[in-house]
Amino acid sequence: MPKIYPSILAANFITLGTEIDKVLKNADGIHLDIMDGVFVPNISFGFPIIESIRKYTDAYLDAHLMIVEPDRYLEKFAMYVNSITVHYETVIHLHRTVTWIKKLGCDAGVSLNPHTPIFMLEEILPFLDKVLIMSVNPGFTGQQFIESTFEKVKKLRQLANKINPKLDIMVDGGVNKDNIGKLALAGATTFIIGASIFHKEDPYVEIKELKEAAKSID
Ligand SMILES: O=C(CO)[C@H](O)[C@H](O)COP(=O)(O)O
Repeated sequence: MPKIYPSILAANFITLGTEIDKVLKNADGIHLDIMDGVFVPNISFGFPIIESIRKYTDAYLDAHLMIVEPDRYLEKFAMYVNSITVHYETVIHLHRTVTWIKKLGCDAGVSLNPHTPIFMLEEILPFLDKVLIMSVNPGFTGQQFIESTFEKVKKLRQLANKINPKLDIMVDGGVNKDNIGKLALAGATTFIIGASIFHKEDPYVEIKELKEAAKSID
């Protein structure tokens, strides 16, 4: 069953509670894009918003840290979220970081920028709950999906089948009804979607249709 985590980066922050209500009827969790203006050329939001969301809902909160030195903030994130994903490109001692995230009681993920090859994950893969494949250069909502992602997801699924078959393969950036089926067929299991949910008239219906599209290519 494909999972969808709407990315609130594309939501209206003035009415964030209502936006979350609209998507949670059909979504499997909420994706939080944390950007520091250093690792990515954009700044998003931080702990005051995350804490408010945690108080508002007990939904699965999936944090994607697009920040340098993520280790400095792991304990604080773990107070509010269910899952922490760090970028491969930002962490020197990845095994230590991943082990720490698990010890803090969260699911642990690693994200790859579009230019980072799958084989870099070979040694860390058995320790991960999820891998987040960026299908755009991280930093902004509403960008064009990078087509080579299909092949990358396939490669990861082949590797995961051998060493971590339960791995959740997530794809993030430019995912829509035209590409979600092919991504699912390639082996993706969770889809992070911002613009194609929050920029539409009825996010509830959109998620339902996206899930149907993900299941339509078998
Ligand atoms: O990580 C992200 C950006 O770095 C966002 O989750 C992503 O951009 C959402 O993409 P879209 O709005 O195109 O669905």
